[in-house]
Amino acid sequence: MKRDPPPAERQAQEEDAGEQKTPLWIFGYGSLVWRPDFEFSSRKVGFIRGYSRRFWQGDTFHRGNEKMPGRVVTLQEDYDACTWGVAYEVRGEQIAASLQYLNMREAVLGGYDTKLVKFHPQDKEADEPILALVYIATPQNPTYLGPASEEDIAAQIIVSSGRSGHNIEYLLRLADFMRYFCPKVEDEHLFSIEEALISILPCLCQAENPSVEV
Ligand SMILES: N[C@@H](CCC(=O)N[C@@H](CS)C(=O)NCC(=O)O)C(=O)O
Repeated sequence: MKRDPPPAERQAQEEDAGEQKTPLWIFGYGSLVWRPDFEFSSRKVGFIRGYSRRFWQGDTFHRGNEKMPGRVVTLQEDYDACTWGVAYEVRGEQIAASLQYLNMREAVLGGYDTKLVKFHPQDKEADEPILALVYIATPQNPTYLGPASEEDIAAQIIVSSGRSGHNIEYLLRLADFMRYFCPKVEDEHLFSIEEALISILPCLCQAENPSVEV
């Protein structure tokens, strides 16, 4: 009778056959919550601890240009804070494809580095915390802008657009995601920028239905 191969050999065989059983999870908290643009096997809404989401990263490609950089989000270490977003599960060939795509979109074009964090699915009864990869723009990256008043951030967003679209879309889609998928979560920084933007452009009232599908 044929003997089953030992676990290591079986794992190697599965990997060779591209049937990698070990998934990779990628946590998104900005444009990735509404525009992942890579193939994934599943996704979960949830949060990471110890970070605040801040519109402190400049963007000279996707939502701005060299002369007028846009403002996109990064994560600021903040012991008591949580940042909500979406974690995407990638398996097998999806792993290399998603990392190759995100390296260009986030690292090369966006100035983001990678870090491993503990992701907490919102359905904590059903799901254990998961180790996930996250892209963070640190103050050392060349397009980092740092803190500004919510009014000044809103004014910069209003006049910025880039290859992926207007900076206003970036803000409103993120605000829509939080409003509709994390309705109980306070995000003063995000919603005060949205409020400042709407006070400058009253026509940008909240959409009737979410512009974000998760
Ligand atoms: N890393 C954050 C932020 C990602 C982000 O917004 N990055 C910009 C790069 S500067 C981007 O991908 N923009 C694409 C777009 O604006 O549609 C996330 O996980 O969502």
